[in-house]
Amino acid sequence: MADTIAAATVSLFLKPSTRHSQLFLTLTTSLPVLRFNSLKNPKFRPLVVSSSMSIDSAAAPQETSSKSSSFLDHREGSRFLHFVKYHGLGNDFIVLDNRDSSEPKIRPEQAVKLCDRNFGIGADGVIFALPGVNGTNYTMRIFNSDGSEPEMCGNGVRCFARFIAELENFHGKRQSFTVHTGAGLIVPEIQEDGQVKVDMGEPVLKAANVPTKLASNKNDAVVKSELVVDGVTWNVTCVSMGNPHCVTFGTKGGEDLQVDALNLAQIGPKFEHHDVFPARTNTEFVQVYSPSHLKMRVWERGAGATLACGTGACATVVAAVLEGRAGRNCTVDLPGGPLEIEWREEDNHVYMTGPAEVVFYGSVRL
Ligand SMILES: N[C@@H](CCC[C@H](N)C(=O)O)C(=O)O
Repeated sequence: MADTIAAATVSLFLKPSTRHSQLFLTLTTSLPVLRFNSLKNPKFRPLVVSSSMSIDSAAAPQETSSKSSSFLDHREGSRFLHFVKYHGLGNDFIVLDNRDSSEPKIRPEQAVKLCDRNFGIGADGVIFALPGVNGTNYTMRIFNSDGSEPEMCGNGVRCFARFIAELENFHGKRQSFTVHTGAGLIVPEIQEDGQVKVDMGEPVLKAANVPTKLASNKNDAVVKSELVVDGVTWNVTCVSMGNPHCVTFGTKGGEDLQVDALNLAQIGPKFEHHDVFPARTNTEFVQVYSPSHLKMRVWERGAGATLACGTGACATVVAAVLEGRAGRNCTVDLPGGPLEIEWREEDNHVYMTGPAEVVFYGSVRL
């Protein structure tokens, strides 16, 4: 497989809700204007009704010389990677059907290129739906947009669940299955309204397992501890939801955080790469509206500022409970929209409920 992304010839962009409408897609630069029709069964085989031009030669595979072969034939060649782009509250992913192999179809450096918002498809990460292990139905793996591999992704697992439901024809049915992840067993359940409720398992609070080098101060946990970042002392609580999170409600002795005023791009990387986080960290900056309503902005490890972070929202509620700022059931507002989070006392599991939507179906030549 060549290392470069030769052509991001995204083919057809239909949400299920617009399945029966006609769409017109204009691709800029040298790519043609294509007219597409409805897609009854949008399983990665887009239907091209008419194409006013042929695809430019640089983007087309070798076998395009035959006049009778169509754009679609080229797309179905083995060198094309079919994907579905999903988002969970604007946290967006290229999702790949990898059920035929336990090795990801693409390498981390290819994921970096596909995630590029100017030269690729554009996404916060690439998600692979692989065969299950240890009795689970499926395995989910993910590469961040920088090519690193996190253990877990909350918005991603909701997208994963909708993707599996589409692949396996679960449409309209309430459906739950088991997913093996780097964070252990995760159980998403598709609700009748299309939202996905996920049993995210137990939060990990033991400092060494988050991991953080900050000293524990409440049992084994790091709660409202001081952390100096760029000369400013912040109060932080460290939580792992399989992946590491540093949650802050503000600086020591400072006013309550006004999260909209933060320069995330400036401060975020300083938390992410701080010495006390040997595996780097995701960081959540949180404002408390009420004990059941929080507002959060996130700087993600390996992806930067994103519109939402599911594991981050879970970690935020756990931290808010540990710091005595909120109850166990909260709405967490993120830039991309709200998530409902419950840290259930009975089983110590965190439950996350939120949407996951198809953005478009496409193919790309690797
Ligand atoms: N956006 C995700 C988290 C993705 C992984 C994260 N960047 C990490 O490296 O841990 C979510 O919704 O949880």
